[in-house]
Amino acid sequence: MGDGRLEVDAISKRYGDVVALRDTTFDVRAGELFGFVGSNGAGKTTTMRIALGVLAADSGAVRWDGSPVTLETRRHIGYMPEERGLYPKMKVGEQLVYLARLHGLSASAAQRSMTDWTERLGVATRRDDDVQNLSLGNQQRVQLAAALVHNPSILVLDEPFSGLDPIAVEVMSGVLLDKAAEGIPVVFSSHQLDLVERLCHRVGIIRGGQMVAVGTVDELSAGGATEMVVDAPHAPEGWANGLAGVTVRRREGARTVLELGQGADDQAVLAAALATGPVTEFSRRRQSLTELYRNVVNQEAS
Ligand SMILES: Nc1ncnc2c1ncn2[C@@H]1O[C@H](COP(=O)(O)OP(=O)(O)OP(=O)(O)O)[C@@H](O)[C@H]1O
Repeated sequence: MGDGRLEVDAISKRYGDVVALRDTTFDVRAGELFGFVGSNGAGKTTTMRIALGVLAADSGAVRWDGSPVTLETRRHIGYMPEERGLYPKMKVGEQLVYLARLHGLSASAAQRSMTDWTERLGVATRRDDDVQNLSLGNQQRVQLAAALVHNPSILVLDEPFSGLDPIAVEVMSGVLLDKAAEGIPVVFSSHQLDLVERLCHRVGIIRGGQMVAVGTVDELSAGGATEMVVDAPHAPEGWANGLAGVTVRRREGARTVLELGQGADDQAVLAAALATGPVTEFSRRRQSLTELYRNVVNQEAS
């Protein structure tokens, strides 16, 4: 209670015969950047809409700071919808000031916040342009400004990185990390798993409307297979064959990537590598989020 967390507690949602969400549960802690990943149609947008309160769940609850999300709480949420929601024929600056005022900022505070965010997000020179005349990437920067302009206490962003150029990705990443560092919960969905892995404190993987994994990438990869990378430049093909519990996964140039199963002895692997000559690298490799994700999706297929 009173810890600033956003809690999604066992929410379920059907659209007619389609079960979009089944008992989906996770929380986003204050000060945390949480990445929400899953296949197309897995239920990310539905979850975010319910968290925001624009869509009602059939069952379950969404709480912020220990209390149910209400109309009043919604004023404190910065939301970036997937379908985007700007008025195409309104000027960027006017629109942001209008949105900030809608969320309760005074005229001068709204003006100041609009000025700050358009500068920070690199669209200050476009303040007097109609939104429809901006490139898609710049429209997205303005959309982020719209989510931030009222100093939200929670950020919920649906695919904020899609279609952004590399510089805009860096700007967006910096802003999200800063907002989390200020102590608010920040959740965003994305299909860019390397970016999610790099940025997020924790991730949630949703599959078929159910949250199937939640945690840090380290935690999620803990139960998986251990991979070892060995760089032994003079080692002949097949040098690791026959080592107990060891499977050769692939060669990457002079490196060999091994999977160590139950009972495998990493020191025996090192000794075998040294027997071929010098060893310039011998390291464990954690599973990446992309590999974890692939495993989860493959489980679905099988
Ligand atoms: N308004 C709607 N009416 C009927 N079915 C819907 C509606 N909105 C979503 N669905 C269905 O609910 C499921 C979850 O959709 P949702 O948009 O939440 O997925 P998503 O994870 O955001 O997908 P994507 O990565 O493609 O954006 C899908 O099967 C989708 O077809």
